[in-house]
Amino acid sequence: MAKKIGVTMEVGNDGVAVITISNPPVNSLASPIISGLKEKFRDANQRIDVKAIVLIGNNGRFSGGFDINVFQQVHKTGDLSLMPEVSVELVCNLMEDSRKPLVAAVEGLALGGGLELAMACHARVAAPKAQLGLPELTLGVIPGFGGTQRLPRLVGLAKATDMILLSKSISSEEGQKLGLIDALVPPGDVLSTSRKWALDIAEGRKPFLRSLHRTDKIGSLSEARAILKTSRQLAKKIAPNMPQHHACIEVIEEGIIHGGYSGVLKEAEVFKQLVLSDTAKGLVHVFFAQRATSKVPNVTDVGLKPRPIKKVAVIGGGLMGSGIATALLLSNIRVVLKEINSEYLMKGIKSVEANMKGLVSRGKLTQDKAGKALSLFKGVLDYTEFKDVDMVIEAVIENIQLKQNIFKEIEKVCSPHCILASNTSTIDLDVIGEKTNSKDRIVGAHFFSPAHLMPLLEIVRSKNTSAQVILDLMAVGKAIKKVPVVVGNCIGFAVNRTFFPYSQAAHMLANLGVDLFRIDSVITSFGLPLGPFQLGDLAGHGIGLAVGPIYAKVYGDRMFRSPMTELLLKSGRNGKINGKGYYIYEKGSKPKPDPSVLSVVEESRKLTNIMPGGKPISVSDKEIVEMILFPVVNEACRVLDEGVVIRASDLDIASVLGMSFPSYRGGIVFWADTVGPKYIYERLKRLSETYGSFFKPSRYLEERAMNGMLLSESKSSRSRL
Ligand SMILES: CCCCC[C@H](O)CC(=O)SCCNC(=O)CCNC(=O)[C@H](O)C(C)(C)COP(=O)(O)OP(=O)(O)OC[C@H]1O[C@@H](n2cnc3c(N)ncnc32)[C@H](O)[C@@H]1OP(=O)(O)O
Repeated sequence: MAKKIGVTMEVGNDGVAVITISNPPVNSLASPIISGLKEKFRDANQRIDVKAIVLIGNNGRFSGGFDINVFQQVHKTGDLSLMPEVSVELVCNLMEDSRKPLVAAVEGLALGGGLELAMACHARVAAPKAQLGLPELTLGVIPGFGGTQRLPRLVGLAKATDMILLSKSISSEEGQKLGLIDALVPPGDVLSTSRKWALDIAEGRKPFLRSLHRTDKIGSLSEARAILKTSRQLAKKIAPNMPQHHACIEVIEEGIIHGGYSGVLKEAEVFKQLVLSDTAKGLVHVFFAQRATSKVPNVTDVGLKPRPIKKVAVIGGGLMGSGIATALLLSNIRVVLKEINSEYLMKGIKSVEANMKGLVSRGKLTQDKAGKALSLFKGVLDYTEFKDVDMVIEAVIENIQLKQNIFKEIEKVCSPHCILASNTSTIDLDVIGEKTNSKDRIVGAHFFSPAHLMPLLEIVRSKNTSAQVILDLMAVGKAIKKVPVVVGNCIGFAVNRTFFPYSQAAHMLANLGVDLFRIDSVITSFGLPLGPFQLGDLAGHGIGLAVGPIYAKVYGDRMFRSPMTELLLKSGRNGKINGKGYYIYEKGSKPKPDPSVLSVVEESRKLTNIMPGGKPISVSDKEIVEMILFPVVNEACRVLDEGVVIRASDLDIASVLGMSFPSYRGGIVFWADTVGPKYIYERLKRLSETYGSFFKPSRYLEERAMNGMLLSESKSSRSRL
């Protein structure tokens, strides 16, 4: 059925014109909506039977803001004229400066341009729990319908900068306390109260307030300057590589110094510059890429419905198992945690409790909710409780035989509808399920550590996994607030496989004589939160050593074998776990580079003996980035070539959410396309001539470079999905 898009106006006998935005599902402000709003406001302002106006969104949602698809069109074409003129013509002239009072009836959500329209009204009436915010900075732009000027005038400068810079939304309850919302009423009363409020303003019983003209919440110039100074420091800390935060503060400041209208004009000018920035292109891509992950051909489009998952058994109470259990409990799913003995079980239970405590102490969870979640939790030592679970998630160590035995056992004790999932990060699912007759319900549920905090859930589908099982796990993933990305079965799956060259390349560079702390610093300046050596320390070097041979078996032709990890472990350094790796870890202080690790590095260099002429190579920071990340792009190309992901953008999301690849660079494939496949191919070819097959360009990259195609262009040769 075609969606009904448009703006309607109905004038009641009371003389109130109700203007309704309809653009399902979130009433985004697409071009026909903007022109419809202009037309209806013009009409309402001219009609003599209209005394006052109410603006409302259809279907219980005010508006999710300006249509983000338009930004994508602008990015594709570079044509700024695709963006309509709104901030002065509609928002100031037709709405705020209208002689007829205008009330926003806010239900569900008012975000971005949606909240900006509401703030241009002369009062706001809201239903409880409506979501209010200006999240534009997450898209690489700033609010563009006057939000940078009106929010500070309604809630005060400190709160407004906090909300805008951190893209933090608030509830209508908080909005009422702050003065953003004038009345909070039950959902059924929002429209009637708004009508009455509008008439009260028209008839002088309530004040006729124009947000942009207000100054009562701004404070003195020196107070404002002090707040903006703090905001600049915050921006430097949270967004060192992005332009929109600092630009936004400049725009706010313009309005403080020269008045709101001047701020509105500057906002429009800066908006146009930012919308074409690489940051906006990357972030808008990530927005749509994330939503695309929920569309899985032959799974989400074949009329299946997810089955309810109420009780889950987790096998293994280590770091991963306890994190997974925590994530499930937090979403009110009953969890049975199974361990092999009471000592391990107690450890697992304590880890779950500690996870909850950590969330409470950081203010992310109330004590009450933590208690409720823990009441759904039970530790067990046998399979008795497994008979009525809807899903099992195995999270034991990466040992093929152990996993095979577990799956053989759970197949017997669980009901036939029960989903049998493994949290393996490397092992082939077909091998895990080899000894069972339940291959259609075996699936990978690969969480990232810490599982209760990291947002990605990699759902691994073998050639036998049923569509229903995939759909069920996707629904569980969403219920526990993860972003599920469905991928095909191979060693390392999509994320770990794509990123296995990340630490290998770093090891090669270090063995070629480049300072490892410099490598970490260059990579963090590029935007990853941890450099490869910091990441190794965090994961623990024992893991690297354990999974190395599994990767070597299948990807051995393109591996760099460095003795450094083994030497590191021999010298008693297992990373953060034991307080010592490349860095020193002391409670309460930031990790410090450990100069004494350099003797280990020297020993490794002697053994590999790859420094040309025995001398360290000289490389620029740009070359470091290329030598570390181009091999990652190269492996991403193989992942795309083999159809391990449904679409290139899935790998972008997986890299952003699983590896914290900077979202403002759009994810690994998007970034590579920005750099250019031909350039990457040529650089890798040159590097492989000098340093060997580790850098050898893949067939996919070569083809794309030769044919002038982007890596993300869909023309996958094979598919595992
Ligand atoms: C001259 C131009 C100036 C513009 C100035 C203005 O200040 C700029 C803006 O307003 S930018 C937009 C600001 N708004 C946002 O950033 C909100 C983005 N959306 C969300 O956060 C969420 O989608 C949500 C909270 C509104 C709803 O979340 P929910 O989980 O319920 O649903 P989904 O996220 O899956 O979204 C459902 C579908 O709706 C599409 N969508 C959502 N918001 C927009 C939007 N603003 N524009 C276009 N499309 C939007 C989303 O893509 C989903 O589409 P599918 O096709 O995947 O179903």
